[in-house]
Amino acid sequence: MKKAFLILEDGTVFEGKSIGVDKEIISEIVFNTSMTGYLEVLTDPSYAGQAVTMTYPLIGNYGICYKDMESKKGWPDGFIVRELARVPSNFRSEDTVQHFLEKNDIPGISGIDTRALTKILREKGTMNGMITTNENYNLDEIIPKLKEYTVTGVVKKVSCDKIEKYVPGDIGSESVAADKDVAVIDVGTKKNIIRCLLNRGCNVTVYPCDFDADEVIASKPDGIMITNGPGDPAECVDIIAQVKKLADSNIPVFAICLGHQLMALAHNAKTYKMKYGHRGANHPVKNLETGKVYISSQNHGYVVDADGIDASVAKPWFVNVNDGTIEGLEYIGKPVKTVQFHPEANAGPKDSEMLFDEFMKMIGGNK
Ligand SMILES: NC(=O)CC[C@H](N)C(=O)O
Repeated sequence: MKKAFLILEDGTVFEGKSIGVDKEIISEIVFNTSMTGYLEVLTDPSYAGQAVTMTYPLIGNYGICYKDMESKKGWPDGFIVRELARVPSNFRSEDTVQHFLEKNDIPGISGIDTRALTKILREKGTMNGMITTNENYNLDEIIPKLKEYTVTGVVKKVSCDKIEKYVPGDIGSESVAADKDVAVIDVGTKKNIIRCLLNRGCNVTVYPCDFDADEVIASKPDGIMITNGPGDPAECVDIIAQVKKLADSNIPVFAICLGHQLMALAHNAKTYKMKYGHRGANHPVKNLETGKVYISSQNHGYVVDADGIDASVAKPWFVNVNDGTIEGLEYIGKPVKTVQFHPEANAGPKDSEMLFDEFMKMIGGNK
């Protein structure tokens, strides 16, 4: 296998082997601590504009099961692993990670100490980096390029380009009778958000990120769901203006991750970039009403600033038990609830999937 190099903005260089396609990329380097679920990570649109390091040392051992994809393709700019299993062993497996990366035009590097890399990212914070197979790389040229690189325009890249409709039974959901209509605002949705709604008897209409709120409201959905998605939430100025209209429509809204951040920004709160984010399948979040702690799946680099939330507008619903950051908000006087973590899991624990049931109760109340 060809040599590959991961070069970080601070000048650190890791030497490993090239995996996936042989292509040079510059990207934001982030890490995910999940022990399983690499295909869900690779197909989560929220990773667009980032290269993901898996801290679990063996990746690819149970192969690729296409049904487990969370969207139509792989999104990260690059994939960084300690060891890539050459021969998957799993009765469901249809492919290898190497072939998946090739098919999705994703370059990567294996054979590096991903735990050492993670320690650097935890100490210094998320950094930009380059993956290259060029052995004659020149740090003096590369480091300034890495420093000036920023991720923009990624929501548009991952969102659907026209309205899509789903009914129960679609995308592997249960064929239950549908008695509700939910509008999903796709700012980078994972399939399981749609599936969780279908399983609960919702017909789902998915709108692209350049949706018109008046059109969504005029279609009289019972509820509105705003999804996860990539990039800096504060960049989505046009979407935030539309989200404000949805929030004021009196139609129940439930929002996840990027959706949660956009809703907060629509109410004059602020978001900021965390030092190294939360990406993994074991983040504890506490419901402030019940005191109950749930283990959640997470993937975010930005967070809503707790200090900027006006108590007359919203109150904290969940907090992160590790660092105290806001993990959910309930809006005052509006049927709007939002969470920073992923109740749809995939990959990760399903402990908080009952939040979709709570959303169904909010919708029922609207009828
Ligand atoms: N999964 C998400 O929706 C991520 C939201 C946002 N892009 C962040 O990194 O914070």
